[in-house]
Amino acid sequence: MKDKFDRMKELIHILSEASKAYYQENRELMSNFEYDKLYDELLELEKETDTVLANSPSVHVGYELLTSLEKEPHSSPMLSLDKTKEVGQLEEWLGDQKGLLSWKLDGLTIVLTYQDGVLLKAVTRGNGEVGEVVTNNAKVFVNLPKKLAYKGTLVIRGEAVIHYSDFERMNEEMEDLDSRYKNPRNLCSGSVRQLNNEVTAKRNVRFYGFSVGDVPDVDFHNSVEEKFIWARSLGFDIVDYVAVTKDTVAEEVERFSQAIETNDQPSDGLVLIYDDIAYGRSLGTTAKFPRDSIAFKWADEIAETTLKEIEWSPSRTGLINPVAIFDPVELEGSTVSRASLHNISVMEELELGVGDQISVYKANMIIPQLAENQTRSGDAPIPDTCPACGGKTEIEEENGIRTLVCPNQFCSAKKIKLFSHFVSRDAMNVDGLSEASLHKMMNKGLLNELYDLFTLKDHMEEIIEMEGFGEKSFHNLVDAVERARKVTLPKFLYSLGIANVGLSNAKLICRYFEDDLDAIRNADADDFTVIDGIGPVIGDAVSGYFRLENNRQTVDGLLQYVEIEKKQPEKTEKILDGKTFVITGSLEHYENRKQLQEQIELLGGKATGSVTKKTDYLINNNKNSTSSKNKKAMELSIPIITEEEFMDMIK
Ligand SMILES: NC(=O)c1ccc[n+]([C@@H]2O[C@H](COP(=O)([O-])OP(=O)(O)OC[C@H]3O[C@@H](n4cnc5c(N)ncnc54)[C@H](O)[C@@H]3O)[C@@H](O)[C@H]2O)c1
Ligand SMILES: [Zn+2]
Repeated sequence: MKDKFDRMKELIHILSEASKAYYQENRELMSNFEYDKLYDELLELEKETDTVLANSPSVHVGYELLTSLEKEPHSSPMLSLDKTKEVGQLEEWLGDQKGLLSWKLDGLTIVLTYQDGVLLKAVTRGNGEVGEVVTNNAKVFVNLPKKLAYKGTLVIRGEAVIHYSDFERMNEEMEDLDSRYKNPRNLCSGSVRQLNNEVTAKRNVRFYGFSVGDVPDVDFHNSVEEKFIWARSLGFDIVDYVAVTKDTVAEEVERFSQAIETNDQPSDGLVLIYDDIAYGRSLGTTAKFPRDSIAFKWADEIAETTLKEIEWSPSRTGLINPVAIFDPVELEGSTVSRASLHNISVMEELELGVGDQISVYKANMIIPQLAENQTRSGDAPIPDTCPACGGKTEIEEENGIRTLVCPNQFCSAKKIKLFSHFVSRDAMNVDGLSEASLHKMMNKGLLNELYDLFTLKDHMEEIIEMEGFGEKSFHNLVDAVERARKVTLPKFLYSLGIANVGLSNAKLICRYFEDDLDAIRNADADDFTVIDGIGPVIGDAVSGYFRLENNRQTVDGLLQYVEIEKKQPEKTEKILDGKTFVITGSLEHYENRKQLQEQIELLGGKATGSVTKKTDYLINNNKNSTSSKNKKAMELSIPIITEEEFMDMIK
């Protein structure tokens, strides 16, 4: 018994340290997989000993409240959810009840209270009993109704999330690399749980309701679904759900699993709730869980394998990240042989060594990750020279996280990455130049300066000799380069690869300077900071870039070949008049759905949220996805088009 208690205490300590880092500091000391495993071990011990020790996470939810935000107790506790990984259990749990199956969104849980049709307050889940007041921040969530037709008191619980597409864009533009967020949940939490709502406003936070409180003057006929429909009619976005019975739940779970890849909303499983409100309530709650709903977690398919090596992967920014390379294994239907280890700290935490027996899984069925290291030999060396340029590496430490960097300004990895950034789609957009081809061309001395790209056409002999290149691909490449010579100024500025200057920032800068490149080149750092959305770090980066003679020469060299397109007067011909579009899945050319929607509206069309008979086109880059929208479109014979097809349509 004593040993068991010791272990329980130890587990409680480890788990609460992990929770503190996870919820308070947006850091992960361990993978969710490891966390859940230790948690299950604790539950098992609590069962065996019939004892629950103080501070056990099995009876507490959430996090301690350490922020300086105002606190407020919840009128009824905000609970966690019981979990299963087996569809069979969902069927059993449903019995003869009707259920609603939805995404389990992975963001920050919030309770909103509306009164007299306006938002009165917004409070986070916090530790379940007491939450943080974030009303001002919630007011700038992008999709919350500003005024409700319903004037009574309405309490609605839901999840605040940041979509993947927004997350990726914002992370890319994050001023310094260390402040980048690991996932949309971290970014969302950081964006909402802080004092300045100007920050929140820039982060495109969305709210999806999943629980609508009772209101005295509306009869919902005892149905959760009716509440959802009513809340939607008031202007709220409700989490995507589908009605199920025990006979259909398995196929719907399968359908959700197929849709994960194209779902822009971050999720970490599904939630099933009884539609029958009175029945659900009659079941009551445990200390930690309500009994009217249950979470479904994707059973992580785990595979055992052997670590073959740790590859150190340099980047344009100088960071050199460790990647685990292992004997190939099958996971969730594809072969996996590598997983990012993110930084030195993660690698050290796992005590990795070549030849170790490791287990790997796909986090939320998407991203390969190391779950465990059984051997823990811990002898994987950290290279003291850069794998690309051979220069000496340095270890940097910030917030307890150690990263490896190559400080060499002329590192060849930086050069390859610089070229590959230069030719990438949002920059000069030259098709057909992989990093491998760039590497070969660099080795042949064909590419030294960015503008050498435009002289490749004079090197036909050398290029068609290269492995993987023939005459045809050479001509394709020359055509692609030729096409790329016409470019807008923001894309050109972005293509230079100036630290922290993403495409959106480049656009802001160009708009402010009215597309005058000379003015941008000669501006001081301070001249940039007056631009809304541009901070001193970017100001320094841009002015610093143009101060260097080397860079000035590069730009002059480029301008011999590149023709900066003057902005076309906006095309306002209403060529999409009367056409209705639905947009789904992640976007590649438009920064987010809103931008694509604006384009559609500018041309006289309309973008709506769901596919109906009135829809003319569904825009989805993944035509073969089995998402509900795709299925619906197919049923109604509505054409599904990609972004590129859409762009052709409006050319
Ligand atoms: N890696 C780490 O160090 C670490 C540390 C702590 C916790 N964790 C992770 O967090 C998990 C526990 O987290 P938790 O208790 O915050 O949440 P949970 O996983 O138990 O989820 C329950 C919550 O999901 C939310 N939710 C989202 N969509 C919903 C929907 N459609 N319907 C109803 N509710 C919905 C609700 O707020 C609910 O409270 C652990 O299993 C672990 O994976 C990891
Ligand atoms: Zn280097």
